Order: sequence, then structure tokens, then C-alpha cells
Amino acid sequence: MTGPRTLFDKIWQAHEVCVTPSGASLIAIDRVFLHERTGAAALKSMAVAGRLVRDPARVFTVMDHIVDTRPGRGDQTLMAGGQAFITETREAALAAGITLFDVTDPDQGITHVISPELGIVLPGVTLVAPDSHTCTQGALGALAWGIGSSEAEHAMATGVLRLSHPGTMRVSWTGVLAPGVNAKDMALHLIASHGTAGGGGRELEFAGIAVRALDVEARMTLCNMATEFAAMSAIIAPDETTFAWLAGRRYAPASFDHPHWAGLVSDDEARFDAEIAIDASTIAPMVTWGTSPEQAIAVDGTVPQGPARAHDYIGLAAGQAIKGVPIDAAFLGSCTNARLSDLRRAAMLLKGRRIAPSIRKALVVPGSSAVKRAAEAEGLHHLFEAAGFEWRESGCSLCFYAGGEGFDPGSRTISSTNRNFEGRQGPGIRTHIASPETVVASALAGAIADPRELAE
Ligand SMILES: CC(C)[C@H](C(=O)O)[C@@H](O)C(=O)O
Ligand code: SF4
Repeated sequence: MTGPRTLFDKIWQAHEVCVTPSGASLIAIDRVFLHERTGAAALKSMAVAGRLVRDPARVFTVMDHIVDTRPGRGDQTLMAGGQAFITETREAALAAGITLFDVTDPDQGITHVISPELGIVLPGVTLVAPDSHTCTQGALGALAWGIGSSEAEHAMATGVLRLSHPGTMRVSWTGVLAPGVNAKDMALHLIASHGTAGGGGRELEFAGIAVRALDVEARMTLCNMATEFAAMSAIIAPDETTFAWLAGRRYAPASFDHPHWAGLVSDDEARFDAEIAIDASTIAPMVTWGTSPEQAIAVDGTVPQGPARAHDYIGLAAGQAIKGVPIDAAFLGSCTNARLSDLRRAAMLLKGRRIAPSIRKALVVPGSSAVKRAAEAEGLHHLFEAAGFEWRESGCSLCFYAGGEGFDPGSRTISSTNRNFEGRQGPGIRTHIASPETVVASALAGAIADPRELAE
């Protein structure tokens, strides 16, 4: 392909080993990341077939999904049989000779938080993981996407994956975000406006001044929900903000001063298969009212008419104001919104305040053990605890009802996560997704609240 190219096509072509007779391409894979929920299966299946990991130095694994997040944790989990995921992953990782971030490793954390944090994902690389939120890592200018366990085996054994070109879509964000509005609201706004199928399997590029203005962690929040938009993944062209954020990280190169890094942008005349433009200044804090991420509205809006099943499950009627709906629990965590900047913004809003007595469970689960240590060094844990939140060890925790821990039956939660399907946070749990600011404002009020009304 000659002529102007998208950033996606530049990375794709740099990794295209060959085009197969069917028209699909073999794409070289630079990094594979595994976790104990899906990774052990891939490693075990390879071992049974007698296949070796081709280049163990490119494969990493971590304990994040099943692992307990209560203080003093070990391998035990509240989930029956959960411990086996951990011990089997450990044994398989050691046997395969790949890098393991174990339960008590100082580098442990959620896959999509630690991979950037350690500089494992870098601009221009290809990275895959058997986890749908691998798209988060596109925020660094990488081609990073979620795959299945059997594809992970293939990537580990051969160093390539067979893929058809997914097509491209640019989402251009103009304008300046209003105070109290952030990347999570941008993601929810996009999905609410265009539906959960809006991405159509394409690779998204987020561009425009409102994206350039985001710090790297906020860019990760925005890219994180590309999978909820049915995109293959999302990417943001790396810039000085990206390079400065990566500098000094363990697996990052000593210098980014190279023409290769500077060329990681879409050319001016590059054509995308689809385009969306959004004025970021029009966005309000968003919150979901139903059981799909597309069922999101401005926090000062009213519940629209949606599918009867969503209204029944969530227990809210059309026409009702979302603000003021009483909640029972609050969750601040996940690969969407549990980085240091998220915790800082949330903690500042909590300063000197206490959550409503009606809140039965309120958790802060840092995205990584490094985030936890950094937050503690700043005293953020004291602010959370003084406000009535539990301060946890890092992991996926109640983003996903997999570790066996739950909220009280029937609870309505406000959650900084990315999915609100029926049962996502446990049987019968009703989840409202929102930004960290909206989560803490709501925990303080004991009801869904507008964080703009809390800011001094
Ligand atoms: C368990 C894992 C495969 C899953 C995913 O792929 O996303 C999980 O992380 C989730 O968020 O639902
Ligand atoms: S934090 Fe939630 S969304 Fe992210 S990887 Fe874990 S379970 Fe999936």
C-alpha cells in the first residue's frame, strides 16, 4: 500500500509477514499477556500438545481475575475451586519459562494496568491477550487487542496470528471537556450515541484536541471501552505526553528520540473506512440506567424508554430522574478507572466527608500493587478509609463476579467499571457504570449524584 496511511496500517504493514491465499494476513506478535482466568488453559493445552513457547521473553502472565483482594490475601479465594486457577497458572508459567507476576509480587496488578506501567506495551508494537479489554493498551500507540485462548496458544507457539484487515474508523473529538467531565464520560457518551455495535469490528483511532489534552491514564480509560463498542481495538497516536509517561519504565527503551516513534501517526490525507466527530464540550457526566453500556444518559437526565427486560432488571421506569436513585454499594476499581490519577481525583472529592450510612459496601481496589503503594505514599488510603471505603489489594475484584466475593443480594451499585450486564457484579446485582467522580459523589449522597455539585 502506498500513499497516505493510517497509523493502524503503518503498524499492520510493519508486522505483516505474508498475505495468505485466502487474503488474510499473518501478523507478527511482539508480546503476549496472560492472566490466571484464561491463560492457564492456553499454557496447559500447549504443554499437553508438546508445543513450546517460541520466545518466552515476549510472554508475561499475572494473577488478577480470581485472586482475592482482601488484605492479607494468599492463594485462597472465596470462589470454590478458584485457587486452582492460581496454582495451575503458576506451575504452567514456571514450566514455560515466561515472566510471572505472582500474587505477592510487587508488580502484580490488573493485566491492562501493569503492562503499560512496566513499559511492556510500547508505541508501535503488537500485543495480544486472551482478555477483551486489551484494547486499553492502544492508548500508548500500540496495536493491542483481545483474543481467545486458542489464538493465544497459536501466538505463543508461532509468534504470528492470522487476521483479516478489520477496517478503520476515526473518532475525532473537538472542544474542551467541561469541569467534572472526563474520559469515562467520553467513552459512555460515544457508546450511548452510536450503540454497542457502533464500532463494527473495526480498529478505532481516537484523535482530536480533546484526546490530545488527555493524560495517558485518561487515554487508557477511553480506549478501555472500545470492546464495549464492538471495535477490534482502539489506538491513539503516541506523542510527547506518551513518551514522557513511558520514560524510565522497566521494559521501555532508554530513549524515544528516534524517527520510528515520531512516524507513528496517521498521515494527513489518510482515509478511514468510517468517521465519527464529537464535540467534547457538549458532554455531561454520564451514568448507565440499564443493563448495557449503551444505556447511558447524562447524570441530570431522565431514564428513556428501553427494553422491558432492562427496566425490570434494573428496577427503574422511563421518565424517572436518574439522579437521586438510592444506591447500596460503591465500587472504585477495574482496568477502566483504578490508576493513580483516578484514585487521586476521587480521594480529593472525599476529603473531610463520609459516605452515606445507607451504603452497605464501598470498596477501593487499586489497579495494581504499584498504584496501591503510590497512593499510600500520598496518604490517599487514609482519605478513603476516613470516608468509609475499604482499601483493598489490587485485582479485578468485584468488577467481575469471579473471585467469589459479592455484594449483598439485590444491591444497586455505582461502579467505575465498564460492564453492567445482568449479574456482572453478582446474581441480581444492579450496576450503574460511571466515572470515579460520580462513584464517590454518589457514595457520599447514598444515591446517584452529580459530581459537579460536589466540587468546591
Ligand atoms: C475473564 C476475561 C476473559 C474477561 C474478558 O475477556 O474481558 C474479563 O476480563 C471481563 O472483563 O469480562
Ligand atoms: S478489571 Fe474487569 S474489565 Fe478489566 S480485565 Fe478485570 S474483569 Fe475484565
